[in-house]
Amino acid sequence: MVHWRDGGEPSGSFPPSTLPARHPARLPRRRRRRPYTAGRRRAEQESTMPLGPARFLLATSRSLLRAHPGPPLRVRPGPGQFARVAQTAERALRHAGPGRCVVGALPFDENTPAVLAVGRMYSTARTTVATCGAAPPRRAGPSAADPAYLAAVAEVVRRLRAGDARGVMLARSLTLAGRFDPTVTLDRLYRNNPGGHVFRLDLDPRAPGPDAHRPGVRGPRRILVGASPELLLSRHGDRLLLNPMGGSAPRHPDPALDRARAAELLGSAKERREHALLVDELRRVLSPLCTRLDIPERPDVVATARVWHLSTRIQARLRPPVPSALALAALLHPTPAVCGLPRAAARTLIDHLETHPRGYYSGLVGWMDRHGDGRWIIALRCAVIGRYGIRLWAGAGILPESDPEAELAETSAKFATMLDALGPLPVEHRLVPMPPRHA
Ligand SMILES: C=C(O[C@H]1C=CC=C(C(=O)O)[C@@H]1O)C(=O)O
Repeated sequence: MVHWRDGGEPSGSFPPSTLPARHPARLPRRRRRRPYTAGRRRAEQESTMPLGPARFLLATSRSLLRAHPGPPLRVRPGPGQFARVAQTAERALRHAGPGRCVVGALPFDENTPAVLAVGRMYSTARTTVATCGAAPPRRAGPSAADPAYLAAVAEVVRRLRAGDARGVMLARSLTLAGRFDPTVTLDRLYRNNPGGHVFRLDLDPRAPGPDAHRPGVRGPRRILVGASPELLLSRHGDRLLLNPMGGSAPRHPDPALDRARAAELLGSAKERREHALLVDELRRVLSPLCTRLDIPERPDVVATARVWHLSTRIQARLRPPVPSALALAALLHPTPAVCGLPRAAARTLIDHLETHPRGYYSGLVGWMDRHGDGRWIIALRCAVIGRYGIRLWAGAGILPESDPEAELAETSAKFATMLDALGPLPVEHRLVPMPPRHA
């Protein structure tokens, strides 16, 4: 079955004839000069930016969560970090007042420190969203050839055929030099991806911010922004929801060809196998923890603005004692969608063949409250905005039958989510693969 991702209701405007006689929209406009102050400029800017600046933000078409994180929670990086994060968060929340949550990001790799803090969270229901399901824009994705990525995929394929692992998610990265405004970027991400989980997290919690209206100059130094299609998990009491995605195809600007790509994806034995590896692994880990586990037999195909994905909605009832959202995330992360199978073998290949550290890309972004409820998104289609540039990541699940050129095209389509949000790139922006870290 083909689904468009849910977009909610488009915002409505009423024709003046339907308004009451004394409605402000009917009254003659009084001309009054107001001084153009910095406050007014900021208010105008914010009214055209649905999200606005915040140190932590997670938005979908239906809800917007912002938090003002307090001092960072320190957790020792290294093996076992994710389990320690869950314990530390649970302990911190035991003494926290109502409305407080732990918010932040877990990295892909346990040797990179998690960025977490207890903060007061503000939640708003949202109804204003663009319609969803239009054909993707015609702008091309990055055309930069990436011979290093092609060679790495070919090597993974060789290793998989030799039986070293069953599947590996291999990522590539791009850097762009220049100054980028995180608030504007986030706003575009939100407008372009009404079905996505749009997020922002300041990775340097002590830096001045947010934004200071001079992006990259006085604002925080490193800001993670993205629009991920993939929900790792959402826990509410003993109810659990997961939405794993694996198996993808770039969208096409021509509607007929675009639909054909979706159908082809759904019918592809290779993509279905990639998806099954992911879902079977989640079933294996979750089964002992659940009294009920509903996993549809077949995946759906869902659309983001740039990519088609195979997607499964998993619903479960957790067995008491119910683990907290972060304890569950620590068990499941990294899933085969971002690492591979078996996990340890895939990690070895990733460490060996990826030319750049992933940092928080393919990690988790989310929150947990003092009841252990929470929502953790996989940090995909994302970038880190720094003072003088931006770094983007995208990856693809590799199987023994993978074609390197097709995987490269898939990652280019995934990059386009972020590149579209950066707007037209001036010529001085260099689009370059990152320098090798093993050089
Ligand atoms: C690794 C990424 O996507 C994952 C999520 C959905 C589908 C994927 C795939 O088909 O390979 C990836 O596993 C990425 O966006 O960088």
